[in-house]
Amino acid sequence: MAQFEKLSAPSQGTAIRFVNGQPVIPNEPIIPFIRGDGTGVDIWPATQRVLDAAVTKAYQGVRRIEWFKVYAGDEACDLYGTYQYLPEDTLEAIRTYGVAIKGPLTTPIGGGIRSLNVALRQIFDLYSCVRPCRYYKGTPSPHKRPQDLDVIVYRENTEDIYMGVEWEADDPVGQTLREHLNTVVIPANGKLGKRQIPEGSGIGIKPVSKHGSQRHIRKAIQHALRLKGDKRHVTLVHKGNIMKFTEGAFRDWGYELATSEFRDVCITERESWILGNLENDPQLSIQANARMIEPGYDNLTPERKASIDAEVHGVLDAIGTSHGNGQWKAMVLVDDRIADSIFQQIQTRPQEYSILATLNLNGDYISDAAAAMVGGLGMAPGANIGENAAIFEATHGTAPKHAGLDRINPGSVILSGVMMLEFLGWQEAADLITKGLSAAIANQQVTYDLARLMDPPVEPVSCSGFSEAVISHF
Ligand SMILES: NC(=O)C1=CN([C@@H]2O[C@H](COP(=O)(O)OP(=O)(O)OC[C@H]3O[C@@H](n4cnc5c(N)ncnc54)[C@H](OP(=O)(O)O)[C@@H]3O)[C@@H](O)[C@H]2O)C=CC1
Ligand SMILES: O=C(O)CCC(=O)C(=O)O
Ligand SMILES: [Mg+2]
Repeated sequence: MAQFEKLSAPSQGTAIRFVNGQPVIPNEPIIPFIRGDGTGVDIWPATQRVLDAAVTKAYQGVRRIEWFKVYAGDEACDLYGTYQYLPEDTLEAIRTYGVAIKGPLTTPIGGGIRSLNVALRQIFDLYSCVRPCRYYKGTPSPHKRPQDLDVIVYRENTEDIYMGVEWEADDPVGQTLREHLNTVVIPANGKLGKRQIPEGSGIGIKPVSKHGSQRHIRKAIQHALRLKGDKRHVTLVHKGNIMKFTEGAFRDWGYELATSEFRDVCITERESWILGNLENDPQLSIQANARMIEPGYDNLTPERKASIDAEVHGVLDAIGTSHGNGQWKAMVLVDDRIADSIFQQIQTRPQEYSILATLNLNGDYISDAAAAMVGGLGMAPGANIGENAAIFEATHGTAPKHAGLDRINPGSVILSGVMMLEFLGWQEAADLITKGLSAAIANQQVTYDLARLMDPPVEPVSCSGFSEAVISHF
């Protein structure tokens, strides 16, 4: 039986294989691409032109991408029939070729199909969504010092409320579930008092697993280990004060991982305070150190004081020799911040942050917010990475009002292509594009979104014009 129902794979090129989570890259990899809905019609051709030009210039024909057009969203329904938004051919192509790139896909609000973007992440278990937000000189920004922001949002990509386990308010199964919760589960808890889920409530489930959290945070720490200086820093972002057993557990599992599997190369924020205090004053007593790391120490109960003292003692015992005397300063710092607070912290103290490891929903919000600080959604690339596949895509959506007008900024998908080239190890081609894109922006050859923010505003270039400008600066 033929492998594909309606597609023909390129006759040349080879599949990328994954061995122990690492891609093995041939010189002519076959890479499936999804054009995308809405502005995908503008962005994708502009991106493909830039990627091909960079690879040709960098490798003079020795390396080449064999593109394989596959279908999802509206385009798929046109070819495969009504409601065939994500055909098996597309899944089979990504399964076979391992690395893919895509434009945005539409998701209706409320009813209708569930997100195809999220479905792809779940089907291929692409558990980490990596979204770097950095500043390109000359980009207009609402922020006074956008150059201070250089963060990578590491968003857990398969769990949380994005699993889609939810029921409409009038769904009979949802109503039965609500009744069961109200009459059996909530009363059995003991701590929930007379709380009841109101009639007419929709219900959504937020699963967050230890395995899912730790495999994702592991990737974030491994990434931090590849960075230098202050950027060796992972912040666990959570709303654990409110959602204790999901968001709070994410934080706890993150610290557990950092202080077990990565013990030799990680230091937590509290540990760094304890060791730093002692380095500043080698005569410091355990209790004086405890007082310095715990605000309000003197007002604590004796039991609580004893537990903070024990924490200081434990840290000095366990890692005083291996991490003390300033050795911890070269290690990956792991701290945590409550999600609402991190939204203001990345604006007020952006230089203090590097990798933000988040759950799915928080990462979705933070990646758009951080992108806004460095020029907006036109400058926001991303990658969805798992053990056996990777799909590269921008942070933004289909921006339907701009579709087909050749005006939207293709920067985010172009930069997602840069991430893909880096993933392939094709750094020379990636660097050419970064150089070309930086020069185009510095030269004020920008699309409408950036042009209107410049002071004074400049005449915008088109979407295709921007890609030509990028190539002209290689
Ligand atoms: N991964 C994916 O495929 C994603 C898909 N979506 C889907 O996309 C659809 C539209 O979502 P919506 O909420 O409008 O969000 P979008 O991200 O599509 O667009 C919102 C606004 O952001 C700006 N913007 C987006 N992309 C760019 C770009 N490339 N260059 C410059 N500006 C840009 C535009 O602002 P302005 O008009 O002010 O210039 C645009 O109107 C929905 O169906 C949603 O579910 C959403 C996010 C991700
Ligand atoms: O899939 C969608 O429609 C939205 C997804 C999204 O906002 C994101 O991945 O950032
Ligand atoms: Mg989003």
